[in-house]
Amino acid sequence: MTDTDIKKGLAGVVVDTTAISKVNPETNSLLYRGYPVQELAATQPFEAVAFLLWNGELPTEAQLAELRAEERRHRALPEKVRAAIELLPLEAHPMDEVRTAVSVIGAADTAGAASVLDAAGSPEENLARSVRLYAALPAIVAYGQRRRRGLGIVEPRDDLDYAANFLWMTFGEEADPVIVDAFNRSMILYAEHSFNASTFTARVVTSTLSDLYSAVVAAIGALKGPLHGGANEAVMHIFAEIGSAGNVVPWLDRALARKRKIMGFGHRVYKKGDSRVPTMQAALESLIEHYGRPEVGELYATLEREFVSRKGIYPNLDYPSGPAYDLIGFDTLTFTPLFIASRVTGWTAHIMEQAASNALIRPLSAYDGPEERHIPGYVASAGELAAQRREAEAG
Ligand SMILES: CC(=O)SCCNC(=O)CCNC(=O)[C@H](O)C(C)(C)COP(=O)(O)OP(=O)(O)OC[C@H]1O[C@@H](n2cnc3c(N)ncnc32)[C@H](O)[C@@H]1OP(=O)(O)O
Ligand SMILES: O=C([O-])CC(=O)C(=O)O
Repeated sequence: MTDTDIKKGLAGVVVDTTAISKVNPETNSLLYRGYPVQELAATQPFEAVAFLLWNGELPTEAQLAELRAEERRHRALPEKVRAAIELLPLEAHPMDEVRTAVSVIGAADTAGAASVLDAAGSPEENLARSVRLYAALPAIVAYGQRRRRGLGIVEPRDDLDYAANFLWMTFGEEADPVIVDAFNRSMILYAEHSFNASTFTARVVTSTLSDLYSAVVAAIGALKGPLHGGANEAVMHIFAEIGSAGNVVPWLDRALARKRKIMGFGHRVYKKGDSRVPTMQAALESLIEHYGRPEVGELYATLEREFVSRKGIYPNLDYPSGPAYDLIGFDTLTFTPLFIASRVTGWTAHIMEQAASNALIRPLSAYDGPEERHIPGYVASAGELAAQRREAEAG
């Protein structure tokens, strides 16, 4: 094996097929099951997109009603999960909190511990588990933020759809339709993105015939890092450091001189811009107008202009969604958990796809450690010597 055979970070390596989404950096497009994500964001509720990712087709009215009824049945915070969250320190990172919550749900679903190929891990059972997990996550994320603010649980409302109810459980007041619409769009845009690091993690875990919850827990761990989902949180830290549009140039000069990575920019696959950014940027602009916060737009546009003109590296989805979530009133630490609530749909679709056509994911490595060496004074046993002789004879 030569160095040129090694694809560090698996860059450019195609490891399998998927029918769930198509990321095309050449045409700057993203399709979920064939539909452009922009069209879905403009016309569909998040529930319909979740259905599409899981089932391959958009739901009929009856199917959407059925999914919504099931989601409503499971949207309250499960008691075991509340108790587990309350054992955690208030300073625990919300991503660790949500990861723990999913682990608790998994351990409590004793049939769910079965491998993805057992009867209890059948596609039907796993689809039902995926729906229940997607239904429970908003309550987990909302309660996390409220707990850190010293507030109690807000019970879900049956008369509200997914996005409106998520905002209700977080803030305890009914959100304006402009906010619900922007939030719904962000959930759709975050839902799926082929073999990104967290989805691939979920597929690796599934490939060992582990269970769906273990795969989701592992995916949450991968999403937490600032090179992946954690970037939406990191964007807000950068905005706070810069303060206002007038400070962008000196801040960027210093940051680039120190070779800092500017979070919310760059992408492994898109080199000419992220297909989702224009849609999310429009949602951000609607929020800026709604809240009367033009200075946010000025800072956003100035940093983008300056960074792109110097480095030719474009914003990714986390760049507009960070300030959008901030305007809505989410704590910065809650941003990546919001990504989980959306991406759990894509992850679980991939878990089911991997299980349906499985091959253990196990790449090779090129060894570059010390040459073979021996423990001084070690004498091989007769059995070991015989085995070595047999190996040598076999060539
Ligand atoms: C929803 C999502 O997960 S989208 C991704 C969210 N992540 C971020 O926003 C984090 C910031 N961005 C990055 O770190 C990178 O662009 C990644 C990790 C997303 C993609 O990385 P890769 O494809 O591995 O590219 P890599 O990191 O090697 O970058 C190539 C070059 O561009 C530079 N570069 C890439 N992104 C940035 C950035 N945001 N700021 C500064 N320089 C950057 C790198 O330093 C590197 O420069 P070099 O060749 O001089 O060493
Ligand atoms: O595709 C990637 O590498 C990261 C990304 O944008 C996502 O997961 O949404």
